[in-house]
Amino acid sequence: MKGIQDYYPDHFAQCYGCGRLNEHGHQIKTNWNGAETITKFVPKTYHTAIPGFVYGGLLASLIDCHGTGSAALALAKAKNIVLDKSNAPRCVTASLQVKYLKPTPIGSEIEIKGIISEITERKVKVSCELFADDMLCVTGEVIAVLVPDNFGKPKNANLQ
Ligand SMILES: CCCCCCCCCCCC(=O)SCCNC(=O)CCNC(=O)[C@H](O)C(C)(C)COP(=O)(O)OP(=O)(O)OC[C@H]1O[C@@H](n2cnc3c(N)ncnc32)[C@H](O)[C@@H]1OP(=O)(O)O
Repeated sequence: MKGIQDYYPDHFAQCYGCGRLNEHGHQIKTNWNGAETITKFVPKTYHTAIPGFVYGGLLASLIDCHGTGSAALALAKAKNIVLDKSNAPRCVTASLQVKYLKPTPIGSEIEIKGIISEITERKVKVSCELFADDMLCVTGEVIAVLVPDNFGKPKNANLQ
């Protein structure tokens, strides 16, 4: 299934967490699910923290990219952008806060919900809840900021 990440232009599609062009990355897909957003991911055994449980850094990474993806979806909706080809708003993480409530069991599908708690012209706050085996294991808050198309490109890129 496609997600907002499939509408990022190629030079924003290399992200380790969500870039569709990063063959080594997680390639998560973020979509609307009613008024909330959703993504799903199945950790591999090499994502282990201690046997039977998922490494927390991976969970933070999934929340990070689900947060920025949710922010892009919310900004597209607010600005009446019909997603088509490479026209998704591009957001980067300004802040990421994660709380590990319970160890996250490995071996089943993880589901992350996103709730848009604040949205302005450039900034979106997303509250995330991560479930495994229907158990709330991790919560997170992402502050994502809209960036221009040339974000991260060298200033003299056009001269080369
Ligand atoms: C890498 C390419 C990937 C591109 C690929 C995209 C795919 C997804 C990316 C995945 C997620 C990542 O890993 S992204 C990589 C990790 N993140 C980064 O490297 C970002 C580094 N930081 C920056 O470049 C900058 O600090 C920005 C763009 C985030 C913000 O700078 P700015 O553009 O000058 O904006 P600024 O005016 O300061 O802030 C805008 C609004 O956000 C608020 N704000 C800013 N920082 C914070 C903060 N830490 N905590 C709370 N709030 C904050 C401000 O108060 C303001 O709110 P108000 O006054 O308007 O209310």
